[in-house]
Amino acid sequence: MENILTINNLTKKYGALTAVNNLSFSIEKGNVYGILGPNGSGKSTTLGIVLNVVNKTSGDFKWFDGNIDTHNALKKVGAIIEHPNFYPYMTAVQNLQLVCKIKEVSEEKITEKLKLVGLLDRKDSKFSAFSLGMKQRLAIASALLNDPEILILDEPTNGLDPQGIHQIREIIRTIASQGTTILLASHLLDEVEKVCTHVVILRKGVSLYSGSVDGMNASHGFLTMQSNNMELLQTALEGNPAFGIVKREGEFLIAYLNAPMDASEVNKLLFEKGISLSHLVKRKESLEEQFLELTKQN
Ligand SMILES: Nc1ncnc2c1ncn2[C@@H]1O[C@H](COP(=O)(O)OP(=O)(O)OP(=O)(O)O)[C@@H](O)[C@H]1O
Repeated sequence: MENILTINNLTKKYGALTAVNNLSFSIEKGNVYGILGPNGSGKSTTLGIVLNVVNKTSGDFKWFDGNIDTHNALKKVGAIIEHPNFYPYMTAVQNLQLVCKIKEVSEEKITEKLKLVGLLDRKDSKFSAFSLGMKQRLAIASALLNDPEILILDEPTNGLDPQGIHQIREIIRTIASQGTTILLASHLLDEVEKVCTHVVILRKGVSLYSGSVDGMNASHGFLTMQSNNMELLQTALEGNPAFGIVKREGEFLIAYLNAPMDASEVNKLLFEKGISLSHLVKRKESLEEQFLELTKQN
C-alpha cells in the first residue's frame, strides 16, 4: 500500500510546553484519517508541521514515501487550516479563477469543483453574501482545484449549523469515495466516527490510540476490582499482557482488557496468584465514554 505521509517520533516544544510528543503514524492512500482530541491536544500543530508552516523540534515526516522533497510534495496536497480567505467583493468563480492563477493551475476544473461542493448555482454570487457553510464549501472547492492526492482539513465543521455540518460531511464522503485521501482534525468523536476510516487520538500531544475506527469500537471492556492487598493486585495486573491501562480510582482498581476475558477467568487467574477479590465487576464503556476517559485532562 502506498504511503501518502509517514510521521516518525515527531515532537514540537513551545518553551516548556510539549505540544506534540513523540508522535508516529502513517497515512495510506485512499483512507480517511481523523486526528481526534480535545482543544489544545496538538492537532493543529501536527498539521502545521507536515504542511511546513510550523517548525518541528525533533523527529521527522516524509511525504509520498520520501520520493520527492517536501516543497514539491506539498503541490500535491490540498489544505484548509485557517478560516477561508477570499475577496469579499468578488464572486465565487472570480475568487477561484484567482486561486488558479496563484497556484498556476488551469481554470478548467472550476465548474466541476463548484458542482462537487453544491455551489454551482451560486457561482456568480459575491463571497460576502455567502453563509459560513458556503464559505467553507468554497474553500474545499479551492483546495481541490489541482486534484490533490490528499485533502487536509482542520476542524471542517467548526461553527456551522446542523445543516451546514451535514453538507460538509457529505462532501468529504463524496471526495473520499472518488479516491482522494483525507486527513481531518476534529474534537468531535461523532464526526470522526461518521466520516473517518482511521483515527489517531491525541491528548496533550501524545497518541493514545492509532488504528481503524472499527478497532476503536472493538473494546474488550474493563474491570473494577478490590482486594485486601491492592498493591499485589496492581502488580499482578500490570505484569499480565491481557490487561492494558491499570489505574487506582478511590478504593478500587480499574483494569482495561486488551483481549476478551470474562470475570470468572480473571477471578481464577488472580486466585492462582494468591489474590482473592472482594469486588469484581466487568463493564464495557460506550465509545463516547471511552473517548472521554482517554482524553480526560489529569
Ligand atoms: N505559537 C504557539 N506558541 C505557544 N504555544 C502554542 C502555540 N501554538 C500552539 N501552542 C500550544 O500548543 C498546544 C497544542 O495546540 P494546538 O493548537 O496544536 O492544539 P489543537 O488540538 O489543534 O487545539 P485547538 O483545536 O484548540 O486548536 C496548546 O497547549 C497550545 O496552547
